Amino acid sequence: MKHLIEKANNLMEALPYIRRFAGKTFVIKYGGHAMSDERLKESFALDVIMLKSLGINAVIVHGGGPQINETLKRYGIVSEFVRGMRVTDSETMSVVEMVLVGQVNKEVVGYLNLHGGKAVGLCGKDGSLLLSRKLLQEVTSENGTVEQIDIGYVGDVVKVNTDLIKALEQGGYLPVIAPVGVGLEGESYNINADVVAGRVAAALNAEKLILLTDTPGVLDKDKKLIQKISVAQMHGLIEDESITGGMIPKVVCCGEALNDGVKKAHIIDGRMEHSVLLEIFTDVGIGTEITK
Ligand SMILES: Nc1ncnc2c1ncn2[C@@H]1O[C@H](COP(=O)(O)OP(=O)(O)O)[C@@H](O)[C@H]1O
Ligand SMILES: CC(=O)N[C@@H](CCC(=O)OP(=O)(O)O)C(=O)O
Repeated sequence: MKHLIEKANNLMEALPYIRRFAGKTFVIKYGGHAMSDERLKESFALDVIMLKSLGINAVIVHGGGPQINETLKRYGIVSEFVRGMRVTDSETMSVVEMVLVGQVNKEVVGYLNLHGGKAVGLCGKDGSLLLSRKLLQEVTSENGTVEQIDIGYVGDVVKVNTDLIKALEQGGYLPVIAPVGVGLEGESYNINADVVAGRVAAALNAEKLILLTDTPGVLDKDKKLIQKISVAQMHGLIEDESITGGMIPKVVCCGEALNDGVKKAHIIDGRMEHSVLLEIFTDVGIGTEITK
């Protein structure tokens, strides 16, 4: 009997959040590392279906870095990163597009639909969803000056076609976006999935931006989880190199999304089953919350 009451209490904990979030938009970035096994893929799909059932407009942006690495390796193509962004020549771009659009996107859509979703896979080229331009990556040289370097077909999002996303939502569909953008000449761009998620969240005025990754959240110098961090503190941690590599685009795009009107941004552990539900519907939440 006691455990049944406990179960009911657990369900009741979600009630204020269900009330608050019905009708709101959540952009969820599903990182390549969080797709590592079947159990996690199922649990993620079920969490998203649950959100949709509760009237939350979920928009998924997926990554696929590890999956791209695997295919590049098979083709014998060497790849390097500059501050979390993959240097992308035209050969690499073809592989990126093939893996993200042809493989990962369809797999994510497949899982969601298997569990009763109405997921529709898109990349930035579909309906000109992500109009993009070449990104020049900023690096600080040894003498402290900031330089912009060309890292190939890596893009930034200039404009998000929110009409397309809204039209899908109105039909009850669930947009699943691969981070490949389109330029003015129809050229493809490889865009970091965190950047796409941040830009999409800002364009939709989302209630929440949630990034799923392969760590408990943002860690400090002693590798301890930081539960809450402001944008200003976060820049300090990049400067003192507590935050490096792939975590840089993640925290930077959270900060930009918050400045552009997104209410809350979270970086959570995608390796934990039901991490999305735990973040949204429990009082404690998980991971790191980034505040303005
Ligand atoms: N301060 C930090 N806290 C947590 N992770 C960090 C930090 N600095 C660097 N990282 C690295 O960032 C990685 C997450 O970025 P990335 O590999 O691009 O993930 P994803 O594929 O989920 O986008 C972590 O696995 C970790 O190695
Ligand atoms: C420019 C750039 O770095 N693009 C990424 C796109 C995929 C991605 O972001 O995947 P994760 O979220 O799984 O890391 C890449 O080529 O790996």
